Amino acid sequence: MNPPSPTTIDVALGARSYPVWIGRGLLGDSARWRAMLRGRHVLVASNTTVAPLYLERVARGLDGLQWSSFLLDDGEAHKSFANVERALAALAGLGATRDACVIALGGGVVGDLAGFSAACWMRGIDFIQMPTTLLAMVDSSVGGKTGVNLPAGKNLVGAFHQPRAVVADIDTLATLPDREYRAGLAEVIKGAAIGDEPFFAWLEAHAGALAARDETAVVEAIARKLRYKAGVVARDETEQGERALLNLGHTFGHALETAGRYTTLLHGEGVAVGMLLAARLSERLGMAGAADTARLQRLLETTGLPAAVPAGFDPEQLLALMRLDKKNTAGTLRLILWRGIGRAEIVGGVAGEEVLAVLREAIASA
Ligand SMILES: NC(=O)c1ccc[n+]([C@@H]2O[C@H](COP(=O)([O-])OP(=O)(O)OC[C@H]3O[C@@H](n4cnc5c(N)ncnc54)[C@H](O)[C@@H]3O)[C@@H](O)[C@H]2O)c1
Ligand SMILES: O=C(O)C(=O)C[C@@H](O)[C@H](O)[C@H](O)COP(=O)(O)O
Ligand SMILES: [Zn+2]
Repeated sequence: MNPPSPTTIDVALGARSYPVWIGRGLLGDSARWRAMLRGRHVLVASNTTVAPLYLERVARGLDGLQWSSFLLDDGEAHKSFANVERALAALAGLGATRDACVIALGGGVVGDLAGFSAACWMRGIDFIQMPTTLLAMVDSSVGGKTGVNLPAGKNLVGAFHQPRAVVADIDTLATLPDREYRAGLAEVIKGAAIGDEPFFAWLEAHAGALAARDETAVVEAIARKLRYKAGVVARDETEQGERALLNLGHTFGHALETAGRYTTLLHGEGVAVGMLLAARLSERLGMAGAADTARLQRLLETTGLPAAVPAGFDPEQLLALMRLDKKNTAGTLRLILWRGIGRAEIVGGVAGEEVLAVLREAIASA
């Protein structure tokens, strides 16, 4: 029997356009994704948690090819330069030629590192994203931002390198822990908060169904978020303008992740708290009203996401980390703020004192 047709979204980038397939049984539907392979060499990058669960399903589709696997230890701390070098050594060990393909099977950590390794090997080979977390399905697998962290900060090294296809098999979500699932919802809420108020209202109405992982609601949430993101990426692939909006909550969030040494907050949790801090800063600067902040806070809390800065953070250290964010220009802070739900804006020249005031208030009430 043929597997059911997946929901398909196209990322329109001319000759580099690619499909995102969302549905059940897609890892096993190798006829679909194998058509994307150009050569005979495949490196499947994954991690020590995901590989025992799902590598076999992918491996069945690689019959007759020369392939090997490369496994990261689990966790954000392993999204490192040292591991890119190990991935490149694995490609060398495979004898990978320019028509080789890297398959990223896992969450955003695997996807970002595997994509960056593909961008580096022989100055760029194909890669296919097979996201297995909700966060990777709704965000990191699409758009071509690849890279790794440095001790100095998140994602400071990387490349824009688009995948050939994205295979989002929602069956894999069955084993995803609840905390990770909720972290993925933060990036869904982010998309709505930036530029789609009707979607935000839909999320408010379907928060219960999403918490219960109702399949119809989950697929609709993934597809709506991705249609929005794919549109932004198609208009501004390399973040010369509009794409920076997708960073709502990230200047604060990345600083919180880094300061917490990647053990306090998951990426999606940092984004949740960061969006709320951005909303409060918007209020402080007279851009938005308190009612929108309250609505965002309610949705985050209903979804089970953190809406407060955990204890123990230092505002000055967070501001110092925020000063190394890639959106900044010539010594000035550039943040994504909003005028209300669905109306995010890029704001340059934000005074450090204003940011500190918001951070101090949030940390004092922690
Ligand atoms: N490139 C982008 O545009 C982009 C966008 C958003 C986030 N990111 C990056 O993505 C990363 C976060 O991604 P993430 O939230 O997927 O984290 P992750 O990759 O660390 O995965 C989360 C956890 O879930 C486990 N896991 C993955 N799939 C599973 C499954 N099906 N069943 C059971 N366990 C599973 C992983 O082993 C890990 O422990 C961050 O590094 C962030 O910076 C990148
Ligand atoms: O796709 C984008 O553009 C994003 O900003 C998506 C973010 O959710 C994601 O976390 C991304 O990795 C952040 O990138 P960075 O440019 O802030 O490093
Ligand atoms: Zn993000």
